[in-house]
Amino acid sequence: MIVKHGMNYLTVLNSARNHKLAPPLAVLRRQQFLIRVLGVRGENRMQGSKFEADSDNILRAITPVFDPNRHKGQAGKVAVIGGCREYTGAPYFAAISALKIGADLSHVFCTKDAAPVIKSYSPELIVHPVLEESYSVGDRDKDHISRRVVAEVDKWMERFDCLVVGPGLGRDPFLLDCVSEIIKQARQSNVPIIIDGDGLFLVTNNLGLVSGYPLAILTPNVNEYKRLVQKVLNCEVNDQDAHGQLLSLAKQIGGVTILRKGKCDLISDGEIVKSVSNHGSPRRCGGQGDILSGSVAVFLSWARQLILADEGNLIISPTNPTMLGCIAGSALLRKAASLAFEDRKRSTLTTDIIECLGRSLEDICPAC
Ligand SMILES: NC(=O)C1=CN([C@@H]2O[C@H](COP(=O)(O)OP(=O)(O)OC[C@H]3O[C@@H](n4cnc5c(N)ncnc54)[C@H](O)[C@@H]3O)[C@@H](O)[C@H]2O)[C@@H](O)CC1
Ligand SMILES: Nc1ncnc2c1ncn2[C@@H]1O[C@H](COP(=O)(O)OP(=O)(O)OP(=O)(O)O)[C@@H](O)[C@H]1O
Ligand SMILES: [Mg+2]
Repeated sequence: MIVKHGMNYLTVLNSARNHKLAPPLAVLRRQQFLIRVLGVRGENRMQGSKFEADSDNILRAITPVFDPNRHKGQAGKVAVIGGCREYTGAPYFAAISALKIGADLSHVFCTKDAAPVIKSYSPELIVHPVLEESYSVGDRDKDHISRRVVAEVDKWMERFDCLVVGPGLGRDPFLLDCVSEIIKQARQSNVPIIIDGDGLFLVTNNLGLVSGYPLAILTPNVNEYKRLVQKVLNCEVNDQDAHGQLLSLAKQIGGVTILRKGKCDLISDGEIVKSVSNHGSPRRCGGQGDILSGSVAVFLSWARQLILADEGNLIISPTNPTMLGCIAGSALLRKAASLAFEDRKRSTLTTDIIECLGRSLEDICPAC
């Protein structure tokens, strides 16, 4: 059987069924591949829909132009809270992505074990070995160590344009208690917070940490979204009404912004829903969500700066900086993943995608 471009899923299937002679294994596998490809293309209805965000124009509008009068720090200072014994890659991916996109300074607050490892990946990152896990803290010391950890992060807090909480954080109960206090301090200082990875595990079990904070963004993957829906809406994920369910979830958590990651990224602040479905990569290697959280941090900072400076004269839509940050971060990550895949195919890794971030932004929004 010859599969021609334009044949739909059913035609291909029926034609395969009607074939009298069993095709050899290689032909079968090729047919299955084409069915999958045609199927995916057919399903990609979101692109071009009224929900699709105008991501290229948003990227152009919020990315700052270079200005010789600007000083270090004005293009963004972000901090990642994450990195423990198990995970050192995730906080590195988030923090380095922020720099590669154009932030001036990127900090990582992690455990003592993770710090030398993260530092050795890159001299560009400012790494603070301040977090503690239960195994290194005696019961009697917990109170004062917790106060010390929170104070160490808090003394930097005012300097940050955005915090990313959770990539590679782990689930140690003592460490998560300290991070809860850090989230409360960030809220008091009005610092935007992106909650990802194990930060979502923490927040899903303590919704009060983010509830009602409009500068909070949650970036759940498929598992994290399922747990959030079960906890908040007390039901299962409903893909028939994905937009409606996301909208109610964001509304129910008091107007936080949620970026639901998947084949197409869906974003809602409880008022509107937008989708980003530009072509990404079929590779699902770990770490792409970490790039996303670091990217969203930078674009959110830029959008917020622009909105504060423009005093409401912004002509892009939506106008909520958290929505703009999510749309820009998602569109850029997907474009970078697509470029990396063109080049590396099956061997595409997260580090390859990070290397494509700069080129992807340059294609849409040239530096000069
Ligand atoms: N190179 C790295 O260092 C990477 C680290 N990552 C980090 O890995 C951590 C986990 O992220 P995933 O995306 O894998 O998270 P998921 O929640 O998607 O899955 C984690 C695993 O934990 C299991 N799990 C689910 N609920 C659980 C619960 N209540 N208690 C214990 N285990 C549970 C799941 O079955 C799954 O096997 C995050 O901190 C994330 O940032 C990832 O970002 C991938 C890359
Ligand atoms: N099926 C898919 N097709 C295309 N892109 C996808 C698909 N699933 C996820 N993505 C993209 O990959 C990005 C990361 O999503 P993913 O679900 O892998 O996050 P994650 O599990 O948190 O990643 P990490 O391994 O970093 O923790 C999302 O922004 C999304 O655009
Ligand atoms: Mg993740």
